[in-house]
Amino acid sequence: MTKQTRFNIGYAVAAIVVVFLIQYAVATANRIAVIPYSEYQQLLQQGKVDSVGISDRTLQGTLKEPLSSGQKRFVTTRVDPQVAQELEKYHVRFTGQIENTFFRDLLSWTMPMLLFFGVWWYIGRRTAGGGGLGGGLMAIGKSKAKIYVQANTGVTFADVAGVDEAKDELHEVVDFLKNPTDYGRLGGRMPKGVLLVGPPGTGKTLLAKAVAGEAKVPFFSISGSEFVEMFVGVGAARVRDLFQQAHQKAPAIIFIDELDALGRARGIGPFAGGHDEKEQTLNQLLVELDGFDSRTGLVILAATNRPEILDPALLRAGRFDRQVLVDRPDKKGRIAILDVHMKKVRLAPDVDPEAVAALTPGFTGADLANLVNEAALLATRRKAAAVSMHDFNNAVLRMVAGLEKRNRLLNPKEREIVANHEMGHALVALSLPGVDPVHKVSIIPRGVGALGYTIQRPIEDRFLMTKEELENKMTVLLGGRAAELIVFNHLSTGAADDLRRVTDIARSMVSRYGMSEKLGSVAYDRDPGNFLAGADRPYPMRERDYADETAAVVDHEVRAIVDRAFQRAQTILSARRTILDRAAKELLEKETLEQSDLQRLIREIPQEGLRAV
Ligand SMILES: Nc1ncnc2c1ncn2[C@@H]1O[C@H](COP(=O)(O)OP(=O)(O)OP(=O)(O)O)[C@@H](O)[C@H]1O
Ligand SMILES: [Zn+2]
Repeated sequence: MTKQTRFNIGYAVAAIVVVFLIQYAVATANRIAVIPYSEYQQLLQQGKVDSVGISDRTLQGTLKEPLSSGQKRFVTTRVDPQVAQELEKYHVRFTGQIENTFFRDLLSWTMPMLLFFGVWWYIGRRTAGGGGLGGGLMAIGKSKAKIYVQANTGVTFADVAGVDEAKDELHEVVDFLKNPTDYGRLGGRMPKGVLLVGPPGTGKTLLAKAVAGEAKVPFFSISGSEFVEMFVGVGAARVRDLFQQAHQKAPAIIFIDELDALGRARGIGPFAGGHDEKEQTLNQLLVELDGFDSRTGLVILAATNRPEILDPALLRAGRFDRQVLVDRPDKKGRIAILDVHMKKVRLAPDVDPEAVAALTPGFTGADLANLVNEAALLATRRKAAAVSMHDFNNAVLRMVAGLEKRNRLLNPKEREIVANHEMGHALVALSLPGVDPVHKVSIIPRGVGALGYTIQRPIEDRFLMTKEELENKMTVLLGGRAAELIVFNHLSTGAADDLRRVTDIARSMVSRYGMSEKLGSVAYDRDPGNFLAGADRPYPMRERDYADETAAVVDHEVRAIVDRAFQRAQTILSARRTILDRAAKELLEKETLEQSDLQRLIREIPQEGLRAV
């Protein structure tokens, strides 16, 4: 049985004892002698008993003369069921008596009820924490147990480090919450829903709390997985409840963690039975999102690490239409995060945050917080006065094994390849006219599968692209692979996605845009598609309606276009080999390079025979 029921039985026993003691006290006060049955029998045999009242469990009577203790009345426990016959035998007058069974009746009624509620409460409490299956047992309708409210989170932006871009974007939300009624006056668009996107442990929850802490508003939080209920309608009720509670405390922040658990695109997922419930919950969330006036000062923050599976309805204007990227920190970011957490432990003078950051590429904020903890534990174990660099080194060794298993860390050789690959993209982009400028290069893994990334920001919206621009785009995409080939003289699997995109563009050029001389201005692929967007998308699977010989020529032309672009990328990179090496080294060191870093690198090194391109 559960601890809770044992508890209740304990209470019941105590209650019975108390009732008995009260009866005893009352009896004494009334000058009734409480005597053992044997003594009663003796008195009976001696003929001293005058009259007796019989009830289920006791015999109460009067004596012909007082006991030595002075009482004339007595009570004893009824032991013998044949009392009456016995009484008759000794010629004692007797009557049946209605015992006052009030306490006993009360107990016999309340005990099972107490037990029942005890067990119910206990189960309810246990499942409330675990979510999932039985979570709604107690929570049907009202769900206060599951909504966590903090009047003041006590977290500020100073506690969140290494995510400066995200902080900048959230400053606006803080400003808004500080003065919601005035905010819209000057035409500022009021934030309503903000989606924090990033891998686990990068500080999304912490950021949300910091927004609440900075604005000094209450923080309501709930996890998407907790909405998923067994009973239809419970999740929806919970959403309604959450918004209702938050409204009463507005301005306030509602934080929904794991939004993907709830907001998964409808019609996906193996549990067909759960659809109704999930859909209802999601619909309710959409209703609530649309239904409030942002002037009240309610802001919904949500976190997810899989934005791509979210129901598009959630991302529409007026809902979660702002996305804030919370990425894994680069080296500079890690130093800042380590500074935050190292403040909490006593450090030996030899500890250098920069050296620790250099040892921990790929670590998230949560990993780094763990690392500081682990190092402190190691120091405690060796009874040291302070945490030293030695402890940090050991802690890194312990953690890296675990993290590598989770497939998130690259080994040094892989990092070098990724650094050269990404610099290859960036450098080709910097060298070609009319290509979108490079905004940022990074070797921090992002999303699923990407080991590094190069971000190009278009200067203007484009609706048309020329043949030359498409060729340049392909050349940039092949720059990664070309760099790998030039620097390491081997190929790796890291370029698979680049190759797919290049092939798509080349195939579209040949079969849709009529850009191949051999095949002329014929649209072999008659799917009109979406003109430019299609260039980046997987080639649509459709039936071919031209001759086999034509198909062979198409394939041949595609191949020729890709080869030419690859050749070009190689030429550019070979010509700028010195910059490539220098930049890759710097990227490896800093993990991210901004536009300004890249421009400096290019300026520092004289243009080597660029005319060749
Ligand atoms: N950028 C950061 N600066 C300082 N500490 C951080 C940072 N990121 C994470 N941490 C530490 O890691 C802990 C866990 O982070 P948090 O729960 O906010 O991550 P999360 O992104 O919400 O992860 P999940 O998606 O798994 O919920 C924080 O309480 C904090 O101690
Ligand atoms: Zn690439």
